[in-house]
Amino acid sequence: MGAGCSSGVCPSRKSDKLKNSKIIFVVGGPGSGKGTQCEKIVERYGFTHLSSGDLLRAEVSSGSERGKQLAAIMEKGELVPLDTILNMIKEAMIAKASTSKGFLIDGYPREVRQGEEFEKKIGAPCLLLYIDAKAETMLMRLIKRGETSGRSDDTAQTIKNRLELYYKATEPVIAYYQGRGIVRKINAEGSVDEVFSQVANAIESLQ
Ligand SMILES: Nc1ncnc2c1ncn2[C@@H]1O[C@H](COP(=O)(O)OP(=O)(O)OP(=O)(O)O)[C@@H](O)[C@H]1O
Ligand SMILES: Nc1nc2c(ncn2[C@@H]2O[C@H](COP(=O)(O)O)[C@@H](O)[C@H]2O)c(=O)[nH]1
Ligand SMILES: [Mg+2]
Repeated sequence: MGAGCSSGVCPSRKSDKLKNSKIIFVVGGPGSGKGTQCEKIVERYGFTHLSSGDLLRAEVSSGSERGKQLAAIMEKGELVPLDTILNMIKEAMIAKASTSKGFLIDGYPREVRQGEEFEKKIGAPCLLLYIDAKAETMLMRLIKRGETSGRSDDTAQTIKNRLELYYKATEPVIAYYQGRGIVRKINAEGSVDEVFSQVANAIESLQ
């Protein structure tokens, strides 16, 4: 175990446990349907679904001091510190590595440097599913979800902040990976099943 790796997960070094893992990034705006599609992918293909947002919400729910700091950032729709979310994802991947058929990384990266750091410390994705929906569709879906989700970021103002951040910071991620030819753009305007049919085609093109 290297210096400063008290938790057994060394943030700065690639883990041998992850070196052969199949990694799929699932990227799209807030409310585009990333989580919904990931659940259907898990059901059909058995991959391991890791949502960066869900990992962060679990930390918030734990009541930890770090969770309190994260909550303040998330309810404004801002991005949390890169190392925080990257280490959380890495730890979660290592914990599942021995039994996983592959990882769906849902909602990460949100900016190009996050992708670069992920590849330095974990590995490269083989596919990026770009879940593409119109802003008004995402807004409508999140307002509706907010009626029951209890999520502090499903409010009109925070949704607006998240959409602005998505177009500013996350859309460049798509262009970055398009250069590698691993992006499959999914039209997320239709029904859940219509969207999933495109997702399934993209995944089966890997096999
Ligand atoms: N194709 C679809 N048609 C209609 N509603 C959808 C569709 N996909 C997802 N939804 C609904 O839209 C809301 C947002 O979906 P989901 O939580 O999957 O989005 P997300 O991209 O993970 O959002 P976030 O980034 O905020 O976590 C949910 O209430 C979900 O039921
Ligand atoms: N800096 C980053 N912040 C992230 C990332 N993924 C999530 N978040 C924060 O959590 C909320 C909710 O995320 P969601 O995927 O459930 O919508 C988001 O608004 C950010 O505050 C990430 O990869 N990097
Ligand atoms: Mg989600």
